Amino acid sequence: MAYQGQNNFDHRQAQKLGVLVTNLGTPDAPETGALRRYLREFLSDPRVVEVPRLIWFFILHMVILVIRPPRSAHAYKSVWTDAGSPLMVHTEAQCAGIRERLQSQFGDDIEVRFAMRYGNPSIASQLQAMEEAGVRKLVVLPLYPQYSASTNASTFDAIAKDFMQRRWLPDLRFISHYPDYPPYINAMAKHIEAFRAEHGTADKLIFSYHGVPKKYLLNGDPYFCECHKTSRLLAERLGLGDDDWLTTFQSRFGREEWLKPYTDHTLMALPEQGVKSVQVFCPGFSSDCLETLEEIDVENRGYFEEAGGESFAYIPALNAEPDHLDALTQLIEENLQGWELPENDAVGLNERQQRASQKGADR
Ligand SMILES: C=CC1=C(C)c2cc3[nH]c(cc4nc(cc5[nH]c(cc1n2)c(C)c5CCC(=O)O)C(CCC(=O)O)=C4C)c(C)c3C=C
Ligand SMILES: [Fe+2]
Ligand SMILES: [Fe+2]
Repeated sequence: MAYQGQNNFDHRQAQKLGVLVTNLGTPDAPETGALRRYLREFLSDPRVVEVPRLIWFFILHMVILVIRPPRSAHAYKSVWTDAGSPLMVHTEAQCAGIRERLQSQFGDDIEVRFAMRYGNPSIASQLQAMEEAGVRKLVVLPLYPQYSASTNASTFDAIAKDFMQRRWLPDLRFISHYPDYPPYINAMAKHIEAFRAEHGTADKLIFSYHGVPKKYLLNGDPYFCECHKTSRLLAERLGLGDDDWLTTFQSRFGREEWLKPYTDHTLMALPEQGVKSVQVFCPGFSSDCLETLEEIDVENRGYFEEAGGESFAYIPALNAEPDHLDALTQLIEENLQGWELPENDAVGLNERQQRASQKGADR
């Protein structure tokens, strides 16, 4: 019996695996209007700003969205490239690198896309594209290694909100964090070692993470502890002594207390303590963005030098470095395990991977 218009999913179409890599998002242009749209969406998220909604609505619309967009647009202009916002450019390159690696194993049986939590391309638009491509099993990887409700849980919220509109949900695996994943720690260590082999070392290596309000920690958010865990593993892997490194928190917003020690205050105080040269690396930022390129490499460099610091070096984020992409691909592959290939292909994932590595060995 034929049913008219039941749904438009073609059951004969290959049922694919899907990978959605996400990041925070960035304005569409370094202009006041684009900043206002971006900040309105971002700062309206109750996972980001945990202030009672009615009070926050008035503060956001009457103060923040009046004062901040022109100021932020000015800062974004200083890092914007011909290809666009650094965060967008790096996320696109990361996605392309991960896609290439996964398709070398799974061919067209896997669909790899990226989406932004705020702004474009939106999570909803990319989930729609996944459904249309026939994705029935989906891995989501937010590019925030350390779990925070303000980022990772907020990404899950956006997926869940989209799924509420859909009838036929794919199987879902959500990689909620990877602060101690050995290939990630190794990729960072090799990257820092390569930088230090070229530029030498400094009196202190500072691991600076984006902050969150201190009350989020007190209410149970594991972010602070996960940042410290990443730093400790990285320092151990680099063979650093206790006095060689520090963990700090940057990017404060508003007047309440945020996680300490603050990166800016630390850099202002270090020269007086005899620390004249520093290198700053930001393990929580998968990509360079406004917060690393402008806030660290320009603003915080200034604080250190004004306080008497002699040498300041920012060590770039991992971005689309091969070791980083290998680590992220491995993390995704581990989360694809056990998911058999589509019904119309009797070959399982493990067998497919063995065949692919055999092909590599034959080359
Ligand atoms: C208001 C509170 C904010 C919280 C909490 C917060 C958490 C948080 N953010 C990141 C990563 C990034 N944040 C970026 C920019 C940015 N962050 C906030 C505010 C909070 N972030 C603002 C207002 C902005 C916009 C810039 C500005 O106007 O100052 C970025 C860079 C985006 C880009 O386009 O380059 C990243 C990345 C994490 C990881 C995090 C919690 C752990
Ligand atoms: Fe932020
Ligand atoms: Fe900032």
